Amino acid sequence: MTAAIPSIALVGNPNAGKSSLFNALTGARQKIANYPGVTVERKAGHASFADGRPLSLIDLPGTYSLTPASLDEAVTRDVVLGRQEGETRPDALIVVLDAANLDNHLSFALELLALDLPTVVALNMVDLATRDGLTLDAERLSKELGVPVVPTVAVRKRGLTELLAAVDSAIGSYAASGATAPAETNDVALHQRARALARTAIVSETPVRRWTQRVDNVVLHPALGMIILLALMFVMFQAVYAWAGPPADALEGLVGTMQAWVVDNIPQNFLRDLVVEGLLAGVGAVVVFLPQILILFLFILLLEASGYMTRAAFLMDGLMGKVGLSGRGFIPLLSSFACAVPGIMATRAIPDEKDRLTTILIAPLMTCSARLPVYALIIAAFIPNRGVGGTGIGLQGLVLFGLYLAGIIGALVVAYALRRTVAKGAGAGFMMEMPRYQMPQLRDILLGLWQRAWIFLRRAGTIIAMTTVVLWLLLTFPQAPEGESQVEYSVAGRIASGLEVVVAPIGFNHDIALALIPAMAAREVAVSAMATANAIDADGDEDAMAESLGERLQGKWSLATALAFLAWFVFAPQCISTIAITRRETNGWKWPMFMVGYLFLLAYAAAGITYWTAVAFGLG
Ligand SMILES: Nc1nc2c(ncn2[C@@H]2O[C@H](COP(=O)(O)OP(=O)(O)OP(=O)(O)O)[C@@H](O)[C@H]2O)c(=O)[nH]1
Ligand SMILES: [Mg+2]
Repeated sequence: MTAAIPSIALVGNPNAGKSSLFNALTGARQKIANYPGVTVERKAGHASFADGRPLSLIDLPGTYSLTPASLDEAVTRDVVLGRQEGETRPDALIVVLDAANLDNHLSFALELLALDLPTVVALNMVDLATRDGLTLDAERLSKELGVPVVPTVAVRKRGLTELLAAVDSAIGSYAASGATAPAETNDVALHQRARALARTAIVSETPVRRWTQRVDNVVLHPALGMIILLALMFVMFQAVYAWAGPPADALEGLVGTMQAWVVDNIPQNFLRDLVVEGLLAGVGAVVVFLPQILILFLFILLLEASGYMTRAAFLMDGLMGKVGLSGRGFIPLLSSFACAVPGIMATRAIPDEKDRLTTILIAPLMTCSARLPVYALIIAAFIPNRGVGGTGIGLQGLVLFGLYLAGIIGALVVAYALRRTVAKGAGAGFMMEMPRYQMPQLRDILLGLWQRAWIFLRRAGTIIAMTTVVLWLLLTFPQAPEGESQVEYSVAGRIASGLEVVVAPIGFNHDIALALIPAMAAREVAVSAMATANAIDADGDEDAMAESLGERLQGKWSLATALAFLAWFVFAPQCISTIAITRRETNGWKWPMFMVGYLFLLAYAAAGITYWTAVAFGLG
């Protein structure tokens, strides 16, 4: 068989650098086709030994073991065993290992070595290992494995000549032992051997790397890592409630003092009402949520700066792949927790069009920080501030966590549906380089918090204030005759009464109907709108003025209505900026309209189901 051109297969774990080696060795001399009957790509190419004799190379898909869990893996196994239709068994294997990830990659290498084919190990990515403070002894590893081990840096074409020379001599000196099938292997034993081997191969390792590796083993574990991620999110939402109390009360007090000062010092006129009922009541009701927003971002900034966020992305990659999204969507979706607008802009990093479209369409389901004031208001008013079953876990934080989670789960379900219908296509994984763990710098965190605070306050001072003023005007005119409710009699009130007919079936009242349309300008406006309407309602009534917005809503709404309103806002049709950016990024009105439509239907259904269920449980 060696009379013909020897055929050599590149095998190894995903992301070991097989394709990079393949490209470096073959250059442009490659041919891409499919394996017969399956959609798995077959990449083959030509290269030559130092003396000019040709060889043919096959680049196989990344695999964790010879026990196939996917089509890719089945093809890899069949090729190396010589069972793949239309493919002769390779004359030799190049097993590609990521030097920085030896214990994981050696397990598969051990399985491949049991195959009894001439084999050479490419110890790839030694540059990254060196950077991370890891020194390896290729000689010692070679002795332990019984095959040549050649250090390589595929992307810099380093070690290629040595690799081919080793392959050449491995084929030449090879004497078959007669074994044809892989030795029966026990997973645990295999992994233990791989770890022992990795330890022998490591000459020195900086303590930082050893420590990082240990933390990563836990944090990136598919089950344990997911539990840690959920636990961190959980603690974050608990903190939003546990810590925000005093500063939020102080802000609320400040707004109240300002209102009282204006009322006491300026005679009643149109402008004074505008300031007290519109600006101070409306915008003030939103500004009091600043502490909660800052606590949320404090966590996000800490997780980012410490190097954890990339790990979270890595963990989510698998889950996202299952619903047909690529891991590249993680960062855009994560930024959508701040605001969907930058999130949607960040989707430009996703190369596949359909994949990108899906990510854009689900970005509004990530709970943006503008929704936090709405959630926080309703939760504070309707969810009792107590622990759950004596565990010390706050019920309010738990509900907030649940709302964020509902958005995420909704997004995954919608993505799954879209990828099978209007945005058909397969998911693709991606490679991430893990940053080092770091102690977050106080300065960076403070700067980040300051930026978030500034963005929030600027919104409050511009779009939220403007919308609130317009709404105040629409709520003030025409003047209601004595004995009639000003809010209901006004222009805005009449529009709300019309809308109420549509939303009454899902438990929404006049307050909510009034808030829904202006909230399209910015979601926080739902809060300022209700605050303004209540301030106008309370006009002159000292007791009513003294009550907080939450207390007023408590007296007027049923729990079922409050819950339905929360459910609505998980899916709520987006703000105008989101629609505009979607139009720009998708070049037309088709997708933004689709997005508004599907989110509206989801929100309506979610609110309705929540309401009817709550009523059935006697909470109406
Ligand atoms: N620094 C460094 N990066 C490398 C090296 N080899 C590969 N890479 C990078 O590692 C990533 C994965 O390389 P690929 O060649 O696609 O890995 P693969 O083994 O073909 O991966 P799958 O086909 O998914 O199994 C790419 O981003 C490469 O640029 C190396 O020696 N050094
Ligand atoms: Mg590849």
